[in-house]
Amino acid sequence: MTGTTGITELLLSRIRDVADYPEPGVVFKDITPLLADPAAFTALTDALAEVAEHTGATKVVGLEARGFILGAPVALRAGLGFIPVRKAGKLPGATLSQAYELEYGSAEIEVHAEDLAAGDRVLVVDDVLATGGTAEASLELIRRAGARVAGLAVLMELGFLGGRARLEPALAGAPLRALLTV
Ligand SMILES: O=P(O)(O)OC[C@H]1O[C@H](OP(=O)(O)OP(=O)(O)O)[C@H](O)[C@@H]1O
Ligand SMILES: Nc1ncnc2[nH]cnc12
Repeated sequence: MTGTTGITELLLSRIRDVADYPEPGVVFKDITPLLADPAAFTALTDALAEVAEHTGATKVVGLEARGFILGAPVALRAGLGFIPVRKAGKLPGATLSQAYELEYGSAEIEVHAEDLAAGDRVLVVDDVLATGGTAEASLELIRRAGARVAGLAVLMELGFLGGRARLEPALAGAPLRALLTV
């Protein structure tokens, strides 16, 4: 079994910094080495599934695209349904939409309105929390769908961008768990 220090070091060692991507001044946190290592990916999935269990979540929302890669196995491991929040124009049914800005641009995300309902407690899973724009938009979508936010769980928080403080009102007391903070 991997201890807390062990998993922190393992995960950190599998995330690659790419300078000036996708634009000058941004240090991109590339998780592809982590995904390619089954031991690290399993440890990450287990840790996030434990968060899902602690929050009492009934559903897991993953944020396109990297949040899908992490969120789907977490949902299965926790025995919960997985709900995709997609970039605009990709879901075929009736959707709720929310525009937002992130560290390097702006976008719009959507969820199928029928996928969330009153009584659902939703854990949002993503890889990186940067400015918090993406996560904030997803929390807004969950509330507009009538569901409750159980929490937000990310692999890595970029603390210097202030996402945690920005998300306080939207989280409304629900926990924000980051496995790593830089
Ligand atoms: O906290 P923020 O400033 O909003 O940034 C964080 C978001 O940015 C990245 O997604 P991106 O939109 O680049 O999409 P991708 O997963 O498809 O690469 C990342 O996966 C988070 O979802
Ligand atoms: N610096 C960063 N690295 C990876 N994903 C991000 N999403 C927003 N900022 C990011």
